[in-house]
Amino acid sequence: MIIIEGLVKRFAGRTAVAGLSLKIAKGETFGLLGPNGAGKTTTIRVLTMLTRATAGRIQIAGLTLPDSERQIKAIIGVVPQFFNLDSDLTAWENLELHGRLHHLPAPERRRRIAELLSFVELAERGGDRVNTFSGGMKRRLMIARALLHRPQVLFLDEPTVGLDPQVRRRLWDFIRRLNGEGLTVLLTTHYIEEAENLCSRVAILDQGRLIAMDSPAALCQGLGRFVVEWPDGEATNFRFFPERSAAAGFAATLTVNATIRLSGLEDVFVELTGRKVAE
Ligand SMILES: Nc1ncnc2c1ncn2[C@@H]1O[C@H](COP(=O)(O)OP(=O)(O)OP(=O)(O)O)[C@@H](O)[C@H]1O
Repeated sequence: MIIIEGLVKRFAGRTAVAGLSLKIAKGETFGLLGPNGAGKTTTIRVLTMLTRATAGRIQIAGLTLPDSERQIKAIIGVVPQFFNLDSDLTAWENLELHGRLHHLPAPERRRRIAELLSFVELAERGGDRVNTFSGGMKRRLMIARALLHRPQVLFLDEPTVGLDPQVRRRLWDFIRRLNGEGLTVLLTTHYIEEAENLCSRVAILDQGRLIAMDSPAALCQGLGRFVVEWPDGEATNFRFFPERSAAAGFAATLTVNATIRLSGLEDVFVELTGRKVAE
């Protein structure tokens, strides 16, 4: 559904994306994961035509950028990182505006708005101004807006940034439901838990480069599913093991208290870069 080959994006001497290649299949929920400045937002901005690539080839649903910009715009939905709703308008009016921009005929527009407000559990708030909404409600409305014209691909840039954990989980449920209906989803996140919960595959980016790509489980498996952690002065030492019994055997040989836990994407990132995905 999405093919990226050799994508490069430079800003006045700074390389934000340094030759990224990846393929995303129809129906996948794919995550771009990495710390601040890794190039995630820039990649999404190029794919959603908010900025032009310096080099590289991009195809979405068989259409090529930049030749088929208009056709691609018609089949993608975009939820940007920052709120860009019209706060003085009601939820319904915001969706109405978007429906008109996409030339949805009035009866279908109305039907679709009602359907989507109900999908994101805002049916009762359709007539309220957006400036009375919480962060989570605004984000849900932005998702509804992105879906109005029935896109084939949904781009979500940091969909839950700044939201509290409970609201985040609720949004994850929505995203999972969409994916269950066959939508292809590309999201960026620097929340490891988000990637582990939602994504069939992730690409880990660091300084504009792809440093690993696979399913979260396979990436963790590659390291060893179990981690033994033990204190070492100021620092924490750790070692990976494929089996719990081997991890327990090793922990028993240590003279200090050790913990055994499952490995996660954070461990993959630390192993590959020597750094953490800072929050
Ligand atoms: N418009 C711009 N002009 C100049 N430099 C930019 C611009 N946009 C991004 N960059 C730079 O490109 C690099 C990648 O930024 P990008 O926003 O894509 O990272 P990110 O992984 O999405 O991080 P974040 O989670 O902080 O948005 C950074 O070094 C950033 O400073």
